Amino acid sequence: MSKAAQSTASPRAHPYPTRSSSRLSASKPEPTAAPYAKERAVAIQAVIRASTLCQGVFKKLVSAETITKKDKSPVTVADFGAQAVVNNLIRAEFPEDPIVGEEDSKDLRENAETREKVVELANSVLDKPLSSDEILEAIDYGMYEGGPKGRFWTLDPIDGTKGFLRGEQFAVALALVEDGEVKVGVLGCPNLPQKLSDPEGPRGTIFVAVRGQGAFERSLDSELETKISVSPITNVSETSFCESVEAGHSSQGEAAQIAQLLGITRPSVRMDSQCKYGVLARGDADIYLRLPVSATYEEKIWDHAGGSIIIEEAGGKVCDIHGKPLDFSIGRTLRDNKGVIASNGSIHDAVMEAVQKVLQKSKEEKTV
Ligand SMILES: Nc1ncnc2c1ncn2[C@@H]1O[C@H](COP(=O)(O)OS(=O)(=O)O)[C@@H](OP(=O)(O)O)[C@H]1O
Ligand SMILES: [Mg+2]
Ligand SMILES: [Mg+2]
Ligand SMILES: [Mg+2]
Repeated sequence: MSKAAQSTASPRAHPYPTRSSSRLSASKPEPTAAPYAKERAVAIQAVIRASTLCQGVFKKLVSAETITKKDKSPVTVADFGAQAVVNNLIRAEFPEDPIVGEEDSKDLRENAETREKVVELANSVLDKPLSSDEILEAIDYGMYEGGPKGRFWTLDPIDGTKGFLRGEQFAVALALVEDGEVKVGVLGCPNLPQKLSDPEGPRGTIFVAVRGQGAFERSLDSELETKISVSPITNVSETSFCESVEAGHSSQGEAAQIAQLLGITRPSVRMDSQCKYGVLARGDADIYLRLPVSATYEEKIWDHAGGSIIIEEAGGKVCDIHGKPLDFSIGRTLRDNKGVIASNGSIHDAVMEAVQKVLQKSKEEKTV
């Protein structure tokens, strides 16, 4: 962890009017409110509700409450419940906005026991209880296809489900995309230590950013926000990586070669989910590499929308392995991008140069 980086986050009250209740009461923004003030406030409250649901389930899941999806990845009652809750709250406040959500209700419709558990969980954090059919419908409200025009939300109800199942890091990730550009991002990280240097200390944090308005961090139960910034490090050999836990999601061998080329000796911070973006945005690490493992995998927009705006608003840079900006305007996936490279910005060019060298070498070795 970069010590210099830790000192950059100075507690600062956020310029938005704050609300004393955790109830969703953001339908009337102040006349002088900043752009996207209502979206920001509603998104935070929706993420808090979903994070509360997840916290209640955390470490208590039994295998009957986990389903293996067609692509072999896991989904739990908490993923479904959190998607129902966020979709319901966003739709109530922004009825015109469609949602691109990770989950759908198909598996639940075939499994009454799991479905009823999801209904119970979702209703435990909603003010007005929903019927079983209404919960299924709320989940499927996330089936929008995305695209270049107008606005939509994108939701990963639990990003890092594998981390969630291990009792480690996961994030509730919500973002607003308008005309292809991410405008608002909120990451709820219920299990993330508020200080990475103090893993036994308080946990649970929310990262939030609005385009052009900076990035902030707050706890789940206090409205006090702290402005965050990426690390100020310019000497790349002093930096550290934040990496995926799952070897199948990013090439760890190539990441090690890039680290060597850059002279990096600090150990990587390994964690699941978009918490990695938050950790980078507050200066606890300096580089996030997501190097493609498979030639065919398309990254999903909900896996990166929230995290990427938080990095950019904290002063960092995000692009793919070819240096292209992430393109959120072409549907549910980032099919025109390959992998993701994020950094504190000042070392971005050096990182990209090393990435190109290592990936080129790998390509040559594969063709021999
Ligand atoms: N092959 C492959 N390559 C890249 N990414 C993939 C792949 N398979 C799955 N996924 C997506 O990875 C999401 C979790 O990413 P993480 O950064 O948390 O990965 S890791 O768990 O830390 O290894 C995970 O998000 P969730 O399903 O929300 O957990 C998936 O969308
Ligand atoms: Mg998943
Ligand atoms: Mg995900
Ligand atoms: Mg998910």
